[in-house]
Amino acid sequence: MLNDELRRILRTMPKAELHIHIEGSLEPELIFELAQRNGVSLAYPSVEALRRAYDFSDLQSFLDIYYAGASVLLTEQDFYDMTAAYLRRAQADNVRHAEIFFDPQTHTARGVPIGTVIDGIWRACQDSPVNASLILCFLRHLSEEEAIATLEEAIPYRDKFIGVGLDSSEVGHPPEKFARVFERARNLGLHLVAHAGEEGPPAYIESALDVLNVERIDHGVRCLDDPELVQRLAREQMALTVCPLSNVKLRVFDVMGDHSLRRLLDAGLAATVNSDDPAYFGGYVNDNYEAAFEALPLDVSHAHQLARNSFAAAFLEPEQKRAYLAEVDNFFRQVP
Ligand SMILES: Nc1ncnc2[nH]cnc12
Ligand SMILES: [Zn+2]
Repeated sequence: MLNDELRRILRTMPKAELHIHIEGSLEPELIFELAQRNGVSLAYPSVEALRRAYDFSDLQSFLDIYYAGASVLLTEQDFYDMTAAYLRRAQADNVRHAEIFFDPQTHTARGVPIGTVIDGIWRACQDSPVNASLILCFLRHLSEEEAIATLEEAIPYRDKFIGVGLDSSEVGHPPEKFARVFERARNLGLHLVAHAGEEGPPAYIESALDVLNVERIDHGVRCLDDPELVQRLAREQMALTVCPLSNVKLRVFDVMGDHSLRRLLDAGLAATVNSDDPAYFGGYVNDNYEAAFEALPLDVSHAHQLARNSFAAAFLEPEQKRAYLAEVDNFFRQVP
């Protein structure tokens, strides 16, 4: 339950964001600006009309409009501007470290070279005071062969991203479909994550762990349907990158009061709070914390735990991680 003091704590505590699709940070105003800059026509007459279309019934209804929005991105400067805008918002929310997903196949399919995508996003990260790393995601509605080709195309830019992920339409595209490309990424020394258990069943979480060897589960909220899996996730301290506003907007939960975040924490799971696609789901990471704490029985001890979890689950060097965790603990020592 959120009072003014807890709201201030949530806003100002240092935090990491580990589940943000950079294309999902593209605000309608920037979509229109880039469409005009690039001579791309849009299916909506105005910013307001586009925003009104952000009324989703499930993941697929969102993805259709999200891919349409990304169609305005053509030049390296476009990718730079989008990323710089996200990082400014993240900084305002006291995000100290961000691990940013990008979907190269959404752009290469339109003839945009993968180097244009990676260089634009990466350059904006270099120019930001927020510490930021990139995770290349494969679109799971496409084939594994296409994912492999994308990874090979990205190899010249290997030093500009730290890992690979798996996103897009989940049901019907189980992790097993991508076993070989994840094995290849592992051999390249890349970190591995995957969306699992957002709309898909707990079995997808298990196969993301056992077949893909992922180090974090993106979403994972449906794990609660399987008590044995919950015990395993707790035992292994497998991080879940939970996105509360996304889950309500995409009707994984009817209302925020039904969200499982408190139950995940009570079960000892390493849950974190993230924004997913902030331009589409009604808010950036602090809005996610505030909405969850408003609707659920969460207090300052949960805020401390979630801030710790965000850095503990990050792909940081041990020394850097210890420094961020010390910063979090120091922040909470000063809380009355
Ligand atoms: N929440 C989400 N689930 C799957 N794919 C996505 N791509 C962008 N946001 C996503
Ligand atoms: Zn996501």
